[in-house]
Amino acid sequence: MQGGDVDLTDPVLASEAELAFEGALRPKSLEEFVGQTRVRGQLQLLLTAAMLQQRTPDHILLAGPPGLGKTTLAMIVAYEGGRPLRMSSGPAIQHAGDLAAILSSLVPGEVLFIDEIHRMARSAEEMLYLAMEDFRIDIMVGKGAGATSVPLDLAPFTLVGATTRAGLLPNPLRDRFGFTAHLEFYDEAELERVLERAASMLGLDVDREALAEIAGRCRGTPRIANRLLRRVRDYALVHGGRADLGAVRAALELYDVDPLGLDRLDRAVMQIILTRFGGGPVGLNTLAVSVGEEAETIEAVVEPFLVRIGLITRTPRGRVATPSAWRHFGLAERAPGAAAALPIDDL
Ligand SMILES: Nc1ncnc2c1ncn2[C@@H]1O[C@H](COP(=O)(O)OP(=O)(O)OP(=O)(O)O)[C@@H](O)[C@H]1O
Repeated sequence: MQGGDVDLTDPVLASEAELAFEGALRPKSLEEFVGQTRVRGQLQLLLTAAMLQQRTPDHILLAGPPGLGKTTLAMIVAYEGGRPLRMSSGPAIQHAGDLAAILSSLVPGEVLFIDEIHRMARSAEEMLYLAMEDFRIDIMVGKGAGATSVPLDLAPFTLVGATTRAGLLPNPLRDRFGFTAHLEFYDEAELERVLERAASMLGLDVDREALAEIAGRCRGTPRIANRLLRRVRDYALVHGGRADLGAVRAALELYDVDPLGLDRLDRAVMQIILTRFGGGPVGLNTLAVSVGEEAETIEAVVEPFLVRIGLITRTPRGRVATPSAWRHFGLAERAPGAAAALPIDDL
């Protein structure tokens, strides 16, 4: 890849500097939060109703691909209600005791954000059921025959869970959220507004066509839009020019961002489907093994975007490339049935 190993379109990976930059650009209120109109309206209602009734808002589950604003919305839930916020993540909660320590130290009305909640330990998940429903947990004291369970009352809190894989959450956990928001990829007009806001916060003078070009090449994802904007700013700075369309095109070419904004993994998946499997169908596990990635990443990060931009479709027999995919990669489409008969190992 050109531009070293930097993959600007990877919606998950972020360096320390990028995390700090993201933090600075995060909208602090629902009003500042661009797009996701439906979810914003639903959240606004839920928060206002809770405020009028002077109670903690219901638990909220935010589902969707990385970089679409789940962490930002969790912070907004806390800011809008003037509530303290505690942040944790599924992988950090590997024992029920980890969760008990967090829950027992929450102050009344606190918002507890658990990112990647689908990766929490099963024993902790079970503790969470009771905590969410009754603001209570049972703590086991002692071992063996003498073990007893001691109930512990918790301060009322609002859990905000985020997941890229809502389908992996057990039903009893999913059912305990009062509201589930499914975040969608952003359209280009919304991304232009995200970029406009970021450019003005950075004090950067960018042409409208330049913003439109970035908006069309950022995988429908605000995190990537802001990251590309930063590289364009660098390009303009180093070359002593304006952040115009020319600078955007040159910077994105340097960092190997293609006209659709596909990243390294998107392209690897497409190449496998098109060239090794003659356009598909290809099962999920075969794809994952072929590109050396976890099936979960392919399903939660890569596939939703490729489906959304019409490069693949999901069929009962596996993933199939569309005519646009053949065109985008400059390949001649194979006639139906021309592909070798391939084992469909999974779907
Ligand atoms: N609707 C939005 N309006 C403006 N900026 C946004 C919006 N959504 C996200 N962003 C920007 O994108 C960055 C990434 O958002 P955020 O961290 O909330 O995504 P996420 O869905 O939590 O990602 P992950 O699943 O990887 O944790 C934020 O720093 C923020 O600046």
